[in-house]
Amino acid sequence: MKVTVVGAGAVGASCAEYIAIKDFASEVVLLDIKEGYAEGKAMDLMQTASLNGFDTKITGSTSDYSKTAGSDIAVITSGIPRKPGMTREELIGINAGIVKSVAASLVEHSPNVILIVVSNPMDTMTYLAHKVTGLPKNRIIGMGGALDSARFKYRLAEALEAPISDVDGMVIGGHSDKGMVPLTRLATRNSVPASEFLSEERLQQVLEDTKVGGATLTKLLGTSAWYAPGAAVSGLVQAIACDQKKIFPCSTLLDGEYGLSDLCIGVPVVLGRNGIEKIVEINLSDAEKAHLEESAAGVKKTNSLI
Ligand SMILES: NC(=O)C1=CN([C@@H]2O[C@H](COP(=O)(O)OP(=O)(O)OC[C@H]3O[C@@H](n4cnc5c(N)ncnc54)[C@H](O)[C@@H]3O)[C@@H](O)[C@H]2O)C=CC1
Ligand SMILES: O=C([O-])CC(=O)C(=O)O
Repeated sequence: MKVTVVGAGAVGASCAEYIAIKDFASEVVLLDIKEGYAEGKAMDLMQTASLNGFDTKITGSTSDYSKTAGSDIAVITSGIPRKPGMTREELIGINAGIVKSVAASLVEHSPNVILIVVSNPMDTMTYLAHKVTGLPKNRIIGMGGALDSARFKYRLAEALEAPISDVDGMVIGGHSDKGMVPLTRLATRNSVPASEFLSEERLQQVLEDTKVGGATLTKLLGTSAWYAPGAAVSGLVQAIACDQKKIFPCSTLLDGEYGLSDLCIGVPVVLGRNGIEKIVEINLSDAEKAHLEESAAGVKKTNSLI
């Protein structure tokens, strides 16, 4: 299993590290445009192999896509991150050009690749990857919902004063401060609805904190987060590589599902060796449907800028 990660910055390196630590891929190629940067990150990570006990071979490349040839999965993290006070959508001007050229180069060297798009604004970049590559829809996956759901579980555990392993929850919709739709109605603590333990007001606070999860970290760090984003990507890569058939909310091209079409937005999907093997349509309440539709309108507005 060969995995390429484009962008050896904060998220790309974190993602490569988690993939290696989980030890399911034979090879990870890191690629960046900054001279020597990916090679340096790869060497540093390889020097953790004996310490962390993995055999995955990590190599680096400065803009040489021939090194990525034959990749089964490629992750696109290249592009600029936001600074405090910015929205993800404001990154489109620079990141659209980067994602366009990177996606084309990846597919040129690995025609059978499954792409995972991370660069922001992620839903629009995922849509752009479709426009540029024309790959079948099961082979282009946007990562946002897996991260947002992890943050939702973190906030739920905090509110419930419960261990995180005891809570479950999912966030669908666009990966944006306003567009996320945390499904509080379906959140549980060990199969018991979270609403049995928390007031409507407290659940609403969990929802609001989840939606601004990325912005909160950006304010604290001066740039956006990387540990949880890297871990979330590695979870998707592992589900595909190991044919796990796990459900994650991912940004995918919709064609009538949830009453939406011609956009990529986060909905639950089954991930396996063929990428997105199924889009899972769950019954949403009227309020959840309205939030998803509002979120889709926001994503479409951003899509109109590419
Ligand atoms: N979808 C999600 O859930 C998340 C998305 N992000 C997004 O991921 C992106 C990367 O974030 P960070 O890693 O923190 O940024 P970073 O600045 O640390 O790393 C980005 C890397 O991309 C490289 N790069 C730029 N243009 C390139 C090109 N044409 N080819 C190859 N490499 C190129 C840069 O040299 C840099 O090393 C940002 O757009 C950020 O908003 C970040 C976290 C979560
Ligand atoms: O907040 C950002 O800009 C980066 C990101 O998408 C996240 O961490 O959720």
